Amino acid sequence: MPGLTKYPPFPDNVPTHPLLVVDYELLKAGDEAEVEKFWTAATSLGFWYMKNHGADELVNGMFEMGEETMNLPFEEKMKFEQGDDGMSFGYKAPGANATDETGARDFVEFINTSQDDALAFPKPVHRTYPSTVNARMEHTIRPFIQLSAEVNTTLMEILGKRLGFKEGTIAQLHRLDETSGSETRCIKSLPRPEGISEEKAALGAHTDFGSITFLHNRLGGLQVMPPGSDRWQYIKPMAGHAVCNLGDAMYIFSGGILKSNLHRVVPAPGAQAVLPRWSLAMFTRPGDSVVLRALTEESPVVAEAVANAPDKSIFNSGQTSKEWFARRVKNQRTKNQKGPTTWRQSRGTEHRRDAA
Ligand SMILES: O=C(O)CCC(=O)C(=O)O
Ligand SMILES: [Fe+2]
Repeated sequence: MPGLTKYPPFPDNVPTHPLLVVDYELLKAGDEAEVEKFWTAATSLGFWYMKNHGADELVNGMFEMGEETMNLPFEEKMKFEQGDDGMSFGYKAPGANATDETGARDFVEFINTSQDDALAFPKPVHRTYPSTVNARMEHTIRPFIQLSAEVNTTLMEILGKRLGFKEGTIAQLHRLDETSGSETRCIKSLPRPEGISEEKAALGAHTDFGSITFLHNRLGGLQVMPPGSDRWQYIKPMAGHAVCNLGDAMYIFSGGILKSNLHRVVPAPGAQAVLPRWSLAMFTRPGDSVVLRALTEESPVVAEAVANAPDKSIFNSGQTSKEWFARRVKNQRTKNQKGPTTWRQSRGTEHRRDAA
């Protein structure tokens, strides 16, 4: 499937949310109108399409790695399962995560590779991986992570500049030489199992845990709930366009000026529903030691936003990036569910009034 070039069309009779399209080449060249459009996207929904990012070939290789990995025998994959202690690197079996407070299980599987492990390969920093990952680590995964990290940091620095931060402020929080939760994830979601409703989430409603996500998908299924709406709307996949979105760390650093919106994944709609759905994300997250708090001393604009915020508690989380991330991952695991309290402990900023 990842190798296919033709897919059944995305249906035109489902609710779809349009996104602004930003051109990465124009952004890098400092084109003012493009930067303005990007700022609008980042401060409204926090999602945008991005073209001219240069990652397409590596993305295809990553999907091949994902397919090779998912085709391994289940017992082999389980040797590399991420476990229940709050680490998200490695394989995640279908059903290993809860999707809501009732403990309903997800039905996607993923293979996550840590940025640190890919950069230091063959020396493990966090863990080891299946043979299919190791085989492509140097030719596919490491270059994909390096390119994605550069794209993500470039995008965040542009936003940091608009917020009034000194150059390098955001990049410093995401250094490649500090260990972090940054990782790439290839997700496989089988066609909707018999008896499961179309509305049932394959991946539950969430805001992203880290700073920024560079996402590539072929089939529909990703949905957002735009601010002020109570309806889920699809994001239509567009060939050659990544879907990018901001996570909670950028929301917190910016005092809520930059948005991390609620989203989820449901089975692909319409004629696409019969195919397995693949997606690939690169999650850039702050360095492990970075405290998640609004950068009020670095920017008067951020200071003012926090001063005017009705609920300031989220802007001083009291947690490092490592603690925040481990808490969310651990409390989402099916094995750790002890009712709604565990689920609540897995949450980031989903409860925010403007998140949904
Ligand atoms: O598969 C997708 O389209 C999105 C996945 C996602 O939201 C995530 O892994 O955080
Ligand atoms: Fe997400």
